[in-house]
Amino acid sequence: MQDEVGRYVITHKDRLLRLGADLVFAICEDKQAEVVILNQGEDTQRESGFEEAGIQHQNYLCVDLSKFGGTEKRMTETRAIQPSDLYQLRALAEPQMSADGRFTALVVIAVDKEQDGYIYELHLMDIQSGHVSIISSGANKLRSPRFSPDGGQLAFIVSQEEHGEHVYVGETSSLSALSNWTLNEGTLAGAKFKDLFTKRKLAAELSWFPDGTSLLLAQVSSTLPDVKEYANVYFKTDGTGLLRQVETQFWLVPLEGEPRQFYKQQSGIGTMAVSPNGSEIAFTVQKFPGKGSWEADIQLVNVESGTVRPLTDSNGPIRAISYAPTGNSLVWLGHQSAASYGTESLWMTDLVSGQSRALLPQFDRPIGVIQKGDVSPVSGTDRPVFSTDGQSVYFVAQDGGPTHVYKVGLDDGTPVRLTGDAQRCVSHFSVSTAGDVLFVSSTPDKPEELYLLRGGIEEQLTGINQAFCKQVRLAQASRMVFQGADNWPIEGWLMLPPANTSTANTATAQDAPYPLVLVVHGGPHGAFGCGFTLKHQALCGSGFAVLYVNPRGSQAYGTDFAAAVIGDWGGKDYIDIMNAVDKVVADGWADGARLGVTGYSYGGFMTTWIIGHTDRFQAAAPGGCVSNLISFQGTSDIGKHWGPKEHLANVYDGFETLWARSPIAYVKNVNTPTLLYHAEGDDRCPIGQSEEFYTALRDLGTEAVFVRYPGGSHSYGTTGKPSYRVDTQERLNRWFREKLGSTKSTVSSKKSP
Ligand SMILES: CC(=O)N[C@@H](C)C(=O)N[C@@H](C)C(=O)O
Repeated sequence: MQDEVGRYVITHKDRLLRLGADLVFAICEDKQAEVVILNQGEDTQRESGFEEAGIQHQNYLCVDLSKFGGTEKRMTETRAIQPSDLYQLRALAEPQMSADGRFTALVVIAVDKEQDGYIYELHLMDIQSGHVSIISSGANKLRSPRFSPDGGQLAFIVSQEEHGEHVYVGETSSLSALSNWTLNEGTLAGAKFKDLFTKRKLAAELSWFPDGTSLLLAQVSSTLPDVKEYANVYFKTDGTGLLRQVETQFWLVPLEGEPRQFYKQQSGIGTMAVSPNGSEIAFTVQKFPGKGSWEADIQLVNVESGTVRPLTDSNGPIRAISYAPTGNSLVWLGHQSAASYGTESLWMTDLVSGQSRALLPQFDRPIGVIQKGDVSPVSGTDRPVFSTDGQSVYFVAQDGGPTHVYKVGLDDGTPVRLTGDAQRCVSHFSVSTAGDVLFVSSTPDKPEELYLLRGGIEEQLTGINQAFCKQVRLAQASRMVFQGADNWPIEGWLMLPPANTSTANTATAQDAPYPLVLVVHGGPHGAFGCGFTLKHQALCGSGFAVLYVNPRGSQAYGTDFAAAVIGDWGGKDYIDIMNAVDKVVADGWADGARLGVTGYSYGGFMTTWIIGHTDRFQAAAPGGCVSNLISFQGTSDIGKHWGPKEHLANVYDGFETLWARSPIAYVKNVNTPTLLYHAEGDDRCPIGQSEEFYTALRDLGTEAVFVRYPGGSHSYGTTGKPSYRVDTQERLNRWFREKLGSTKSTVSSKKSP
């Protein structure tokens, strides 16, 4: 065993016992290889479990230990990572722990290349033994696995396109004893589940009532006539399209007996939660539906009578609500700022007075998952969780690059970071009643895995992406802090192509200076962080150094830093970014004659802005760009309420200001070959933004290519068809290779990045 195997799948534990299980387990532990036992019990037909696991589940390397010595060896040679590795990577989501801390449930998402979609698996792991049952798998989207309060049952939602959405419930112990992996499309393990409740469409999540005998579900119905009439300024949302008539019905669904609808309303909801005594539920609603603003409020509805009580009078967004164990208050994520750069924080609302207070008034960092890398097609899990004694709250926050789990006492306001000090991104978390923290985390050079923090000790529970990582060379990110405009300290990261050797994941200094691709994030109030980002890795895999920076405007550095780009898009943010380029060129890592730039959304704005203001880049690739702030205002779903706040100008009052800040105003200056890409269904930065820029470039005789992806939304790059995601990155790699080349150039002196 020379670190060549990431996971052993043992078909029959009893056979292994005969062969010296302790020795094998000790070796596996020493080599950090994971052990999965398929059949815990009797020595049945060897072939059954092995074949199902080995042949059908390509994620795991299966070793038949009964042959002892017949281990398959994985090749030790590594290869460059490439865009199509999206098909190999797995995303992990919604980890949940049973109340007794014995089991974890986890959604594992893989790409289905043939169907050009995603496969969702529900994994149930016995933490002590490491036994994993894959209890559901298929092309149907699976979400919201939730253990009953006593841990005895596991419920979840499966979305089966034409058959609507199903809620299944099964007994945890019998599910965990499953040894057969049922991986046929859409199958559930045996007849172990009850198909409890079905509706065409359900809200995002389910909740258990505290006595464990019933579930809370929200049914969502919507209608969209052929001919639409709107009398509000707000009429579409990116991702869901044109505004519809929506009705929400709340259902109490008992495990035995008839479901009961106890409340309905003529609008959608955000998140919901059941009170600790089960008598009431809290949910969030948009405050001004039709205005397109983000203010939300909390309402409470009595489960018995269906009477509703408004709780808050909020000035900002509210989401991810959680009841205190006493039932006297709720915590939630959101903010109370009218600004377009409002950063979500942690709030608590008293259920009697309706008064809200910030729990972290001094911790000026975004609470929640704002950046999680680019592999997973689903959002992070960041609902705050009360400790069992009700005295503190667990949450995730991004502070600079890293995102960690923290805990704060209700009255001390000082967060304590729980998940170490690594440059990592926690993308999903949950907390057990005993205070164990279960979380999904990735780093720039390690994709998502599941971890458990128990008694202050952190343990990696899965190795789902481990075998993949051993095949490829992964680039490491070197953090740098440099001077931006006004001498502000700005944070960024440089990744260098890993050396072409079978063992090292390190870059070789003698190959510098490298052709460089600068990547600009969206927002502008987004942020780069420490999550695994295939885009960056794939560019490095193609031989480029990759530079990514959090210029002013980014979140995670405080409100003033985020606010500093207001009314100044293309101003000091541009200087911050260009200073980073100057630094890596001056330090000898990047070849100043072979520079490329790409970015998405506001990153696309910055890309088109940069090439209108300098000829230093030999190639550009703006994606989903904003190129004209004037047309953006009336055509983007957020153009009317968000645009004027960002630019301090309106089309009817500040036309010149908007024009002066629009990349299209400088298109005559552009000499850089430009590849534009855009999803046709983008309602955030409509495709007209690329069309305008492309048409002007072609008109002016500048080299330009325009790639259009059918349908989709602004987030097609993470949630869209996998083939479009891979195609985008392959085109970017080809474009930059063609324009920047990938051969070595003359060496200059180097400082450490
Ligand atoms: C607020 C917003 O959606 N702004 C867009 C212009 C943008 O840049 N979006 C970012 C978050 C993205 O990456 O999609």
